[in-house]
Amino acid sequence: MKVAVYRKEHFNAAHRLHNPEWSAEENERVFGKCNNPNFHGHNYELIVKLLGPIDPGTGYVYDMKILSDLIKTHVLNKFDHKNLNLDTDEFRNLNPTAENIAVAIWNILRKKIDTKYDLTIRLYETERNFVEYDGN
Ligand SMILES: Nc1nc2c(c(=O)[nH]1)N=C([C@H](O)[C@H](O)COP(=O)(O)OP(=O)(O)OP(=O)(O)O)CN2
Repeated sequence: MKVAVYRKEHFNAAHRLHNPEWSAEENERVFGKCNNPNFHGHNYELIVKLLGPIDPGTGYVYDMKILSDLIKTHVLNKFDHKNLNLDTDEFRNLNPTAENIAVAIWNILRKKIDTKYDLTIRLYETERNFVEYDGN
């Protein structure tokens, strides 16, 4: 039997969607206002899902306090109130789309959480735009 636990967090960050191999016109055509050279911000909502067995001792799948601390230490401290393009190693040479941010967060947390738990990252870039990544 497996049960899913979820932790919801949020962070604010600035970014610019841009492909340096394309012309300015092509970038503007593809990314529109998200290509603004002066960057723009989003209030990201992050949902981390862990799927695993209930520990018979604690009754927990995973201690949410520990999960919260892991996210704060390894994800929020890295991305919150940052310019993703300029301030982070992850996106210095990678377009900080919602998809790429979700994969980056999954890669960070996967190293910190036992593989007996399936990990899924859902990331809301706006209220209506969101992505999900589970390592597949
Ligand atoms: N596949 C992706 N498509 C888009 C991404 C992305 O990361 N992956 N990102 C963007 C923009 O950065 C941004 O999310 C779009 O903002 P906006 O158009 O303002 O979206 P809203 O949901 O706030 O507004 P609507 O008017 O409801 O669209 C674009 N595409």
